Amino acid sequence: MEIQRLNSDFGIAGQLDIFPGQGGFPMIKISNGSAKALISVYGGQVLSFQPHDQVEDVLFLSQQSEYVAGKAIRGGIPVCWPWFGPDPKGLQRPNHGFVRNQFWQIANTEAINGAETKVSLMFNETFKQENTWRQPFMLMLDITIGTSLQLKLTTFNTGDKPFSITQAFHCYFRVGDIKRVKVFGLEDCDYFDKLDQGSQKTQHGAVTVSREVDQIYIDAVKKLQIVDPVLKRRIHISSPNTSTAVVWNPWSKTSMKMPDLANLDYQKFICVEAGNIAFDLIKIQPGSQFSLEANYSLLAD
Ligand SMILES: O=P(O)(O)OC[C@H]1O[C@H](O)[C@H](O)[C@@H](O)[C@@H]1O
Repeated sequence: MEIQRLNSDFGIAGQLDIFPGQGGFPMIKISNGSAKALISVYGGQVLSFQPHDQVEDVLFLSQQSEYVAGKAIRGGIPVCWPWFGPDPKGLQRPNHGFVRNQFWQIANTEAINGAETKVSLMFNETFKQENTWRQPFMLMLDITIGTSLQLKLTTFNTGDKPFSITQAFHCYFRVGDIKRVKVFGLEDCDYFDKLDQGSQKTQHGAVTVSREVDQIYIDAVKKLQIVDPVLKRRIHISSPNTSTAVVWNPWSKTSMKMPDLANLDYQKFICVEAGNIAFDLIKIQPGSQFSLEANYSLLAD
């Protein structure tokens, strides 16, 4: 059985176990001296991350998520690649690219010490479909679970022509009450308001959410902070190779149209997505690589 083989190749006694999760998808369960976590091999998606000193998960995962091949799992940290948002060529390809809707492969697992576990997932160029993506590539996603969560997504151009990508870690952060959350680090940044025909505006003060928001911040600083007075914690996000970040919450009306989200779920999460988005296009030359990195850590208030 596939799961047994994966466990004998990649399981780590007392720290990492692979099991059939919802929809039969292989899931990686980690528990080490610092935290516990759940990673779906489908989508290369971290679904849960909870340091031992936290009462609540850092991430939000919808109870109504579908676990069906071809659909994205709603919550955790979907990987948007090789484009963020709608198909840039208008060819009806999936929103946010195609790797969040496909199975990845486990490339390696490693107990760094009793307090950190590293999982490397791979998505390679054997995935080629007419009208989807014709450029040879390889993706490696390194996930390190410790007192903080570290992600590193490396794109290798294995072909003989350059290609360009946009990408993001589409994090759904669990919050106590969306109305009381503040996001710091985007003050005075310009943003494109996707709900106002993409018009360019300037952020005054911290970002707060009291209606649907879908904003692409440009020239964003590489350190953001989500302050949550209800869960009494701050989530620090640092991402060195990005200059864009998206803040999204669907609020009530849009949530109601989303079958994989309960009507009131919008109150429990905020998406703050570090990445290379919109005009922050990354061109990768043949034989070259580019890494998107992010680190998520917590401070109690
Ligand atoms: O429903 P999805 O394809 O997962 O997209 C969910 C959301 O992702 C991002 O935050 C985009 O900026 C939004 O425009 C989009 O609605």
